[in-house]
Amino acid sequence: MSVPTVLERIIARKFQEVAERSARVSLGELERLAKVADAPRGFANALIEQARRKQPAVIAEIKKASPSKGVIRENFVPAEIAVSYEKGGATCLSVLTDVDYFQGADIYLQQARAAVSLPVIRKDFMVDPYQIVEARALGADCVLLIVSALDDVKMAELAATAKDVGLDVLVEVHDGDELERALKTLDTPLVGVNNRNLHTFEVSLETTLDLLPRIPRDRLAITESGILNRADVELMEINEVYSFLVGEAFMRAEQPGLELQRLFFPEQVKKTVQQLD
Ligand SMILES: O=P(O)(O)OC[C@@H](O)[C@@H](O)c1c[nH]c2ccccc12
Repeated sequence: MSVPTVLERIIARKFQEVAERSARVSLGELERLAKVADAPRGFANALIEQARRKQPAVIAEIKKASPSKGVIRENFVPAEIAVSYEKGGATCLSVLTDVDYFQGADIYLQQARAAVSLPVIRKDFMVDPYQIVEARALGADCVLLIVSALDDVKMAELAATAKDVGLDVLVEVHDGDELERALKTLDTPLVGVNNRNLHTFEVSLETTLDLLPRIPRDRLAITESGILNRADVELMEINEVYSFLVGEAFMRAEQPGLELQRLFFPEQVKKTVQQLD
């Protein structure tokens, strides 16, 4: 047996977490809560509309720490970060809810979403329909399905549950085989290409550029991870990628929303500064 990767350890822990949580709150109770939760805000539509106008459609991530980087941001107030992102021009938010590896929390999602009017994705490792219903009960508008952590049957089952409770799905791939599986198994328009390999943590923007020709035009390609500066954004835009999922670059800035504006809407930063003169 080889040494388990971080992704494998996270997934093993998720199965335990589902067992613990479902002993405390039954699936039936969660289904009741999901029905009375605030209506979904249209995560997929917001991104598609923005990208159709060839404007950057940015999913701005709220993430305190990660297994590859440790603590990324000390001053961590999710509601404040969410407001900053909304002012900076984010289209959607992503909130990490994984506790053990990302120092996230369910309540961070609720606090962030309550502070703004943007749609929010629950960023976590989904292995069981319980977590999908839980996401909607928390108020999430979308869930992430990571192909490298799921077989096709499980992937289809989780997507069907998402549809039942009114959640959009962002499917995440990292190579050609995963892309092929995602396209044949799911009909979601949102296809994320993670530039970070979740087994080795290696990051390369070439991952997106390599897979791009194989993503059909009726799906929205979203480049995820490792977008750090203007050159990275321009490289994607030249290749007609207008949708982005960005965390670390914003989280390391004192004002995350201002950094979003600097990276994606530099013209507007100049205007704001001129107005202050
Ligand atoms: O902080 P970055 O490099 O901008 O990356 C954001 C996001 O893509 C990354 O957090 C992520 C992508 N897929 C994931 C799956 C699980 C946890 C985290 C992720």
